[in-house]
Amino acid sequence: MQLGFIGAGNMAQGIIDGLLNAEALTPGDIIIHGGHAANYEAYAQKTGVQVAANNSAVIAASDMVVLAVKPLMASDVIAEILPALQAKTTPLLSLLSGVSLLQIEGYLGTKNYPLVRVMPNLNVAINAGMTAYAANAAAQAVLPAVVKLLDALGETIELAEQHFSTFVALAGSSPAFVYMFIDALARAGVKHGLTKKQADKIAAQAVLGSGAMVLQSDESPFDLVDKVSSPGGTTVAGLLAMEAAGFMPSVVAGVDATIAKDQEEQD
Ligand SMILES: NC(=O)C1=CN([C@@H]2O[C@H](COP(=O)(O)OP(=O)(O)OC[C@H]3O[C@@H](n4cnc5c(N)ncnc54)[C@H](O)[C@@H]3O)[C@@H](O)[C@H]2O)C=CC1
Ligand SMILES: O=C(O)[C@@H]1CCC=N1
Repeated sequence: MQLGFIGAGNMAQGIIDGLLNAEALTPGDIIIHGGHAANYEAYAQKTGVQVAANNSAVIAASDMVVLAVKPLMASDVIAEILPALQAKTTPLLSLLSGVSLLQIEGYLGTKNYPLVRVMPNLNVAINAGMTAYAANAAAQAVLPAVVKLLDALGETIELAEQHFSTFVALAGSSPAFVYMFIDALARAGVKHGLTKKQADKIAAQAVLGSGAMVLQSDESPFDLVDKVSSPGGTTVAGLLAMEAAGFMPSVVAGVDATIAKDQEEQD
C-alpha cells in the first residue's frame, strides 16, 4: 500500500515515524511533498521515504493520501490537487483541525469522494497516540484499512464530528499542556536544587506512571488523588496550594479556549 502525504511538517513526520516504528509500512511505501523542500529533505534522507515533485504527483503515486497542511491552506491546496483526485479517487485522510467533512466535500464539489477526518496527537510518533476518526459514507469501504493503519499508532476511537473540537482539546492539543505541566514540575525541582535533566526525567516518569495507573485502575482519578494524599501529609498541602493558585480553573479555561479556537476555524 502506497501512502502519500501532502504537507510534511510535524504531524506528517510524527505519523510516518509511528508507522515505520510499528513496521506497518516500509519507507518505500511512503511518498511526501511539502511547501518547503529544505524542511523535509533531510527527514526523507534520514528515513528513506520518497519525495514527490509536487502534490499531484503524491496523489498519482498513492493508494491513500494524508492531507497534513495547516487548516487555513485547505481550500487552496484542495483546489490545486482536485484534477489529480478526480482522475483517481484516492481516499483522502484529513488532519485539518477545525475543518469538517462537509467543508471538504464542499471544496471537492461532491459527497461521493471517500474522506476520513483524522485527529491524531504528536505521541503517534512513539506509537502512544490517541487518535479520533470520522468517515463519510463514501469512505466506508476503505475504513478498515484506514483504521488498521491508525491502530498501529496507538489508541484509536471513532467519534461523531460534533465532538471533534472537544477531542482536539483533550487529546490533539493536550500533549502541549502536559509537556508544559512536566516542565513546570521539573522547573520547580530545579528551583529546589535538582539539575534540569534529573528533574525532567523524574517529572516525566511520574506523569507516565500516573496516566498508566488511571488507565489500568478501576478507580477514578479523583479516588486516586485521595489514595496519594495521606492525612496531614505533603500531598494535600501541595494540592490545596495548587488549587488556591487556580489549577483546575486554569486547565478548564485552557480547554474552553482550545475548543473556541477550533470552532472559530470552522466558521
Ligand atoms: N502538530 C500537531 O500536534 C497536530 C496537528 N494536526 C493538524 O495537522 C496539520 C499539520 O500540522 P503541523 O504538521 O503541526 O504543521 P506544520 O506547519 O509543521 O506542517 C505543515 C506542512 O505543510 C507544508 N505546506 C505548506 N504549504 C504547502 C502546500 N502548498 N502544499 C503542500 N504542503 C504545504 C509545510 O511546508 C509543512 O511541511 C494541521 O492541519 C493541524 O491542524 C492535528 C493534530 C495534532
Ligand atoms: O495547534 C493546532 O492547531 C494543532 C491541532 C491539534 C494540535 N495541533
